[in-house]
Amino acid sequence: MATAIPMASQPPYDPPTGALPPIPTPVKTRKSLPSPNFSRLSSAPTTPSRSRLPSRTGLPIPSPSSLPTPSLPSLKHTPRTVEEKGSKRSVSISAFPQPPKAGSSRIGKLNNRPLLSVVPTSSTSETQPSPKDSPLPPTPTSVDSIKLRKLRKPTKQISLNSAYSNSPSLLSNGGESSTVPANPSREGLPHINSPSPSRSSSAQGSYSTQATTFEEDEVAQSRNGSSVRADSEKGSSSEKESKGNVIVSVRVRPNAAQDSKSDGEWMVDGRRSLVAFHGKERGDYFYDNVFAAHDDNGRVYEASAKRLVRRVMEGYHGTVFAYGMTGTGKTFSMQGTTESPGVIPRAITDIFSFIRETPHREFLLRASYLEIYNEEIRDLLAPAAANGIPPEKIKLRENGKGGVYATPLREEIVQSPMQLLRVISRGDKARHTGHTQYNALSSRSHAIVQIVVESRERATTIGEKRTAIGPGGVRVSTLSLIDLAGSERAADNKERRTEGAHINKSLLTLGNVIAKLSGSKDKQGTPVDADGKHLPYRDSKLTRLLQPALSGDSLISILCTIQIGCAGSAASPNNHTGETLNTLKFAARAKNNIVSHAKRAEESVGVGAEAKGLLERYRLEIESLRQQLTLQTQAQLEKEEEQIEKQAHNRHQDQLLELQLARTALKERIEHLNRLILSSQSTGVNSSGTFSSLGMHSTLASAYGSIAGATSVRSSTSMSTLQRSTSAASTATISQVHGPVRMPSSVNLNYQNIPEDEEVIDTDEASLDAQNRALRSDLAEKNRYISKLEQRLIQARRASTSRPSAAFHSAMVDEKDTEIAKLKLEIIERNRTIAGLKAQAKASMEPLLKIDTSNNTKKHQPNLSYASTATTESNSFSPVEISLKKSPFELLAAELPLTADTSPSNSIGLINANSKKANRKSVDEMSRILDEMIQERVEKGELRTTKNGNVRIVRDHKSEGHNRSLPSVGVSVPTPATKDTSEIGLGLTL
Ligand SMILES: Nc1ncnc2c1ncn2[C@@H]1O[C@H](COP(=O)(O)OP(=O)(O)OP(=O)(O)O)[C@@H](O)[C@H]1O
Repeated sequence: MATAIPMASQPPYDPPTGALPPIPTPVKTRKSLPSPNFSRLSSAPTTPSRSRLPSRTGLPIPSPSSLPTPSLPSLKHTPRTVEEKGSKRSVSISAFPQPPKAGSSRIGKLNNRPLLSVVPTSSTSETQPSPKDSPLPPTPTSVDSIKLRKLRKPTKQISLNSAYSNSPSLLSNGGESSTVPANPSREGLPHINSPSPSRSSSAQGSYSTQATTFEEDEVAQSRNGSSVRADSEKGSSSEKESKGNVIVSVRVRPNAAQDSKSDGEWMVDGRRSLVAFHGKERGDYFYDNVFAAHDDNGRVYEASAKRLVRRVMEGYHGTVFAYGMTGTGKTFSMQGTTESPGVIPRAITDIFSFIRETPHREFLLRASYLEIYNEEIRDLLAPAAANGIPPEKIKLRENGKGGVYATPLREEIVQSPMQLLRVISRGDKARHTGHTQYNALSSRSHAIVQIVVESRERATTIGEKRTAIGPGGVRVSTLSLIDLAGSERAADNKERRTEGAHINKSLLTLGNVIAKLSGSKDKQGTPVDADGKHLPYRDSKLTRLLQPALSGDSLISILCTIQIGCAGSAASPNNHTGETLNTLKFAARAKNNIVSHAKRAEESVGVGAEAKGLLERYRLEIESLRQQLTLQTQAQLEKEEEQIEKQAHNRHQDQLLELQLARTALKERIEHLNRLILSSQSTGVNSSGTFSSLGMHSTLASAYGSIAGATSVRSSTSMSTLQRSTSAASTATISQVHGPVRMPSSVNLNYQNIPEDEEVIDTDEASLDAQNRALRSDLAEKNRYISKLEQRLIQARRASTSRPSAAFHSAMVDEKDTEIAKLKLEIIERNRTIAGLKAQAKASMEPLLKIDTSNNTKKHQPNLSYASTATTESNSFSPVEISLKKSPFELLAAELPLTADTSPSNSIGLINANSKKANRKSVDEMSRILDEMIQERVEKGELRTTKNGNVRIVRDHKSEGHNRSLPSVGVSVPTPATKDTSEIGLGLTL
């Protein structure tokens, strides 16, 4: 993503060949200073005499002979090794400073105090401690006093400062706060009329001064008096303001060693923001801020950059750059150290503090970091740069509005101070540095950190819903924090020489541009110099990038670093006084010439691709994503509803299926019952006199009834009727039978007493067999039906387990259970019936089987009482007691009291899985007992088996007469193979 840096187009770069820009010429003696005159003040630079101009390179590269000799006194402040310096440069994130608090800034450490005469920097209510608190001596030394006394003469200083005093500016309080009055009783300076604190700097704790010397202004006044006066007379508030928008500060690096001779030539007065040189080219230099050696980074930031950073957050463009000779502390001031963070980390802190303190706006920050190394732009955040891979070449392009931007340039969106510091720290590592004669870790490139601040009025929150768009548009401002490479002399090393040449050339161009700045513009609006010529912005990439700031679109703070009186350093006075003076002159030109008309950036409301800020584009993206989300949510809801409907449909289907099953089951039951009824109805006497189906209990009862001449039993038409009839047959009817029975001679019983509408019971010997068969068949059918029902029920339960039809399901289950219970009850009843019938059959057959022709029949007339095997085994029906109180024939005739006990315990509680088995077993048991009995009789010769399997009674001649009327009983014993088919043939023949 490219960062747009608005710049006006400029003519192509040409190496400067013409005359060097004018610089202020210090007046050698103060005696020549005219009396103060406000109207004659001028901010324009004076035309220097050529003899005083620096070399053509602007920042003079001295001849090798002027280079410091190897025998330079060793620094007390020993230059650090590369590693040491590296650690200095990397600002520890953990040591990141908290937002500066009011009054936190203090004058620097005592041990860093310069050894030359220094007047402590004047204090402000915020930053300057009271003399009492100050670690510095409140008064200058006697030497200082002497020197200062010399300076008291030119009261013009006040005039100069007054020219811009009280000028509202963006970097002052701009009328927002009251000016801090000069302290008239400042110690050590009783006779000096203190410069009025400029509004531009008063709030920052320093006295703003006109960045030129009195001498220069004298000359300027003499040269351009009318124009200066005009400005003053106009009282041009815009001019004053524009001046106030540019802050120029000078910072003096602490000395490594004292050089009394050279130190004596310099005087630094922080309170008056004055640097005075009393050497050959003597002059007094006033700036907005002068930081003495003891001023720490906190103080520097507070005074020179803090307000600008705040303005950037409010929507102004801002540029802070450090300029100075190599090794004088540019990087130290911009980056600082862990213990003393510089401008960049402090600005970052303030940026995020501002965001925190501005809840009504929302912000988006993006950062880029580039360097200009040997006139090539390198992206320090590009991954390739960090890996040592040659990065993609970055070019400067102009946008339609005269802006210039570097492309392609990586920008990173940052959300926290830590993140931003990490980004910058990453760029620092990729930056070109190198060991030079004067700096162990010298910056070999100009480094520009650019922080783009987008802000917009925060959307209001209505209830819980946040409106999508805030009332205003997006405001975009840029903060450029620039650490320039230091001007230096030609180095021994070729690489360093090349680098130095590029550095010097670009710095010269910068100086040229600043020197030529006139504030004038041609017809096209392009800035031109006083002669109407285009400014040489294109002569270097640095000036091109700085063009918007230098053209006045931006607030500017220039921090010029110098080192004076330090033996053994790059700024050793013997060798670098000229360099230091040049830096001071550069600073003075910058203050005088740069005109800033910085305005708060417009809030732009772009749409779509036209959206200016990333914030707006993000907002649009958020909008579109929100819409997508809404659509997706809707789609999801619809899908869920569909699924719910589908589930409901499925449930409905299942319920229908269950209902269908239930209906089927009910139908089957009805059919079954109908079948039973039909079976019962269809049961009748066949031509051979055998039963074909159910109803034997009733028929049997009828038969008994017929035999006994008692009431007959009406055939049942339903199961209940059947049951009732069974009961009647077993208890009432049969028990009412009295008297000996004369057995008919034929197979068929006597039907004469049976009413026409009643079934006729065939009492031949096959009747019991038929009844048994029919019952077993019926039982088997019923069991099948039950298992079928159970199976379906299980299936239905499984199918409906996952569906929320619990109520229906449980109702179904209950219904089914009730049905099963009913059926089982029926089975029980049926079993009882069977048992009763079997017992009856047994009882009726027993006398026949026990006929002892040789003995008295009384011998075989025990009271027979037994419980059905089935009863004991399955407990599914009651024991049936059969008492044989009379002879079998009599019993058969009617005297057999047959009772079928139906215990109430034989109810649902008796339902169990063994019922079917038990039923079958009981029949089998009965058959087995019968078989055994028959077999016993056969063995005894009392019975004989016929060819067709029937058993006949062997008539004994002795008892023939006695038992003449006894019928022969033929029992067809079921073979194992035919057992399951219930083919128990029971024939009774007389
Ligand atoms: N105000 C200061 N207080 C203490 N030490 C300082 C100060 N200014 C600079 N130094 C030290 O001086 C040395 C050189 O400083 P620095 O690297 O910042 O200079 P520079 O102007 O950036 O040089 P170059 O242009 O070569 O990069 C460093 O070791 C730094 O710690």
